[in-house]
Amino acid sequence: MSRINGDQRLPRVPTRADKVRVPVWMLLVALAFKGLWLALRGCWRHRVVVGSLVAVLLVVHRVGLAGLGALVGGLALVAVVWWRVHGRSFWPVVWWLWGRARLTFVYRWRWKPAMVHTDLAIRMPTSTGDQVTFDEYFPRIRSIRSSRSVDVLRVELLPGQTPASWAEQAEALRHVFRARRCQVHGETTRFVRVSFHRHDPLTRPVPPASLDDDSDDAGPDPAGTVDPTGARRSSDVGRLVAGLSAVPVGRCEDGTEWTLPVRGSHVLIAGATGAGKGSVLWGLLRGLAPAVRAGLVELWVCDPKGGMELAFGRPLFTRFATTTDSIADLLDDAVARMQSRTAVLAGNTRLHTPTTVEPLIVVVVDEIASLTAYVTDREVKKRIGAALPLLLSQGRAPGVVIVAAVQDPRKEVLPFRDLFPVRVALRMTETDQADLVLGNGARERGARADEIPRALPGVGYVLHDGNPDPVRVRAGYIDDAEIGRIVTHYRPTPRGGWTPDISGYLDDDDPFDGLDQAA
Ligand SMILES: Nc1ncnc2c1ncn2[C@@H]1O[C@H](COP(=O)(O)OP(=O)(O)OP(=O)(O)O)[C@@H](O)[C@H]1O
Repeated sequence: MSRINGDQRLPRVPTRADKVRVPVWMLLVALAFKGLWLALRGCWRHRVVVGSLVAVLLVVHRVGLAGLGALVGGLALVAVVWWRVHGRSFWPVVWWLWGRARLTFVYRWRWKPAMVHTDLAIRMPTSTGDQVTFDEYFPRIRSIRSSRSVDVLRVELLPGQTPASWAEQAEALRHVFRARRCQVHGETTRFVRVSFHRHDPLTRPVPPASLDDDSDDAGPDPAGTVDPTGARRSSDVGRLVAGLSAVPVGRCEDGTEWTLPVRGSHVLIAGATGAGKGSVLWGLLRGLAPAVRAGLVELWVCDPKGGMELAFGRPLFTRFATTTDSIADLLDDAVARMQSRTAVLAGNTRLHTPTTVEPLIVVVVDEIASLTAYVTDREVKKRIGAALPLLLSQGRAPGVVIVAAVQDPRKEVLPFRDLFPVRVALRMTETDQADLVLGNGARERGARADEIPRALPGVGYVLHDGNPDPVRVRAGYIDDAEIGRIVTHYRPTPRGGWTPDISGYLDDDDPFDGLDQAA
C-alpha cells in the first residue's frame, strides 16, 4: 500500500525562474507556519485517533499504567453487563464504534490513493504564470454504517460524476479495500452508497421462516378453515390476505427477511440445474399454506417433470397436472376462470381480493420451458402458447397468477419472460444471463449470478420494489420432513366445510328422548 502514492501532489513544473528573493529567516518562519498548519490539519482529520491517544496519555500521566488497566477492565465489565441486560441497545453502539474505527483505519487511510488510481479524484492543471500545478478534488465520505458483514459508505459525488462511473470502478475498489464484494447504489441526487461486503452471511443454510399460525399445532382444523357459520375471524382473513403480498421465502444479505409478492404479481425463478429453484418454489408454497388452509388460495400445480419435484405436496393442491395434455387443460381452465372473473370484477375493482368463494388461484409451473420450447405435439404447444401469455398479461388483476421456474432464461426458450414482474436470478451458467432475467445492467450493478458457487444452492439476486439495485438473497432450506409437516398441517378442507360426527349419539336410543320424557 505504501507504494501507492496518489496522496501526493504531482511535482511542480517550473516554467520560468523565480524572480522574488527572500531572506533565509523569512523562509524558515514560513516553513514553521506551514508545518504547524499541516500538524493541526492532520490532528483534525484524525481527531478520533488523536483524541483517544491524548485521553490514554492523560490517564497514564494521572494514575499510571495500573490505573489504565483498571479503567479498561471496568469498561469491559460495564460492556458485558450492558450486553447481557439490554443487548438491543448495546449492539447498535458496538457497530457504530466499529464503523468509526473502520472509517479511520481502513477507508480514510487508503481513500486518496484509491480515488486517484481509480480516476474518481479530479486533478485540474492550474498555471500561476510561473508554474504549472495541479488542484486535486477528492470525493468526500459523508457517513458510514457498519454491520457484521458489510460497511456502507455514503459518498458525495464530485461535479461531473455519476453513480455509473462509480459502479464501473466497483471491482477495483473491492480490491483496494479487500472486500469480498463491492456494490454501488446511486441515490436520487448527489450521493452514492458504496457497500463493501466483507463476509458472506448466506454461506449457512437459512432456516425456513416461521409461519404466523405455526403455533396452532392442532393440525388441519376444518371448523377454522370454513367456519360452520362462514365467519372465520375477519382479522385473520385480513392478515392472511395481506400476507399474500409478501410471502416469506428466505433471507436477504442484510439479514432482513426475503419476501416475494404473489397477489397481483407473477413470479419467475431462473437458475441452472441444482441452483435451488425447488427451494424457492417450496418456500412460496409453504408461505402460502396458511392461506390455502383458510380457503383463500388455490394451488393449481403443473409439474412437467412427471411430478418429481412437486408431487410431495399433492394434498395441498386443488389441481395437479404432470402430462402436457393435462397441463394444457389446466391452463385453459385457468384462462376460463380468469375471463369469467374479469367479467364480474370489471368496473368494480382493479385488484381482486381473495375470499373463500373466489380464492386467489396460483398456477405453479416447474420448468416452464418444457411447455414453451420442448413440447413436440403441435396442437398442445399451440394451446399452451395461447394460454400462458393470456394469463401473464391479464391474470394479475382478477387473481389468477403464475409462479414459474426455468433453467434457461433466453427469449427463444421463454418468449414471454418479460411479462413476469418479479424475477429471481439464482446461479447461472453464463455471464449475460443475470441481465436476461433482471434486466440490462443488472450484472454491472452487482447481480453476479454466474459467480455464485455451486456449493450455495438457493442463493440468488432479486430486484426490490422498483429499486434497480439487485439484492442478494438465499431461500430457506426446506427438507422433506418440513414438506411433510406442512402438507399434514395445512392441507385444505374439502369444500362444504366440516360436518360434526354425531352418529354416536343417535344410534339406539336418542338422548333427546329422555329429555322429552323428563319434560
Ligand atoms: N436454499 C437451500 N439451502 C440449502 N440447500 C439447498 C437449498 N436449495 C436447494 N438446496 C440443495 O441443493 C440441491 C438442488 O436443489 P434443487 O433441486 O432445488 O435445484 P433445482 O434448481 O430445482 O435443480 P433442477 O433444475 O435440476 O431441478 C438440493 O438437493 C438441496 O439439497
